[in-house]
Amino acid sequence: MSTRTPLMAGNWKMNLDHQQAIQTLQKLAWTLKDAKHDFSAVEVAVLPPFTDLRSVQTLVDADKLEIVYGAQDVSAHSSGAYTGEISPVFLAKLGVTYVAIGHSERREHHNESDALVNAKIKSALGEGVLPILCVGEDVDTRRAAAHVQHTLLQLEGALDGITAEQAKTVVVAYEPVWAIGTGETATPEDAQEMAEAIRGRLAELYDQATADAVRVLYGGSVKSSNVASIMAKPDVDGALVGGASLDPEEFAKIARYQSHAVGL
Ligand SMILES: O=C(CO)COP(=O)(O)O
Repeated sequence: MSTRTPLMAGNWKMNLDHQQAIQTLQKLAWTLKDAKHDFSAVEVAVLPPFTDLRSVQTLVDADKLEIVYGAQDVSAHSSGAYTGEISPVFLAKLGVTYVAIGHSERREHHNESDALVNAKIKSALGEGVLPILCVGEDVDTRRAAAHVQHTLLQLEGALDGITAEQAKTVVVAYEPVWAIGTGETATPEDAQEMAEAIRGRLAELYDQATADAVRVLYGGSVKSSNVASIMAKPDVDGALVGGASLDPEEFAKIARYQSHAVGL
């Protein structure tokens, strides 16, 4: 039995302004409270846009919510002449727990390299913000059956120079690009194949204890109707949810996958 606490993280991407963020988060919190959600059994996080974070912090603090929150990106630098960038120091000050790093949309639209992803991971860890490292292949790589090799290379590049103690705190999210926002979900077997390969490579890079500690999430068209079968796989420890996390009732159902899996 795994001792890893499952994590359901909602990546809002560039959706919901700070007022909408408050409404969405309140509704999510009420829905989970009504369902008596046990946050120690399944951790729930939201990753809103930067401009929402202060409002989210205020609500979480005022209502003592157990939902945690994170950012969608971070600068590789901690201060200086980097117009438009956001320092990990600022995120830590806002009570941010997680930060997504190397999302495929940033790799694609902002040309983020494995070296930059690596620098951002170090930057976040330096301020105690936990990276959700995103890796995964595009459709051509999958068709060429090079998806495992490709994804493990991204993993190794991102973790270059990271110690075992640091690596234990990193969350890895496997998000095949062809399954993001397409409605096409990888099968539970696809998710397990990659999660197992990621854990295997972590054991080679570090040791088994480190590999056993790291949570590996699946992302790509996760919904309440498919989450339970993905979560049934032994190496999958949660989901990084895009579109479905914008609907608080649907996202609460995803976080509560254990109850609807047994028909409650
Ligand atoms: O990119 C994703 C989460 O980071 C997945 O997005 P969708 O759930 O909308 O496919």
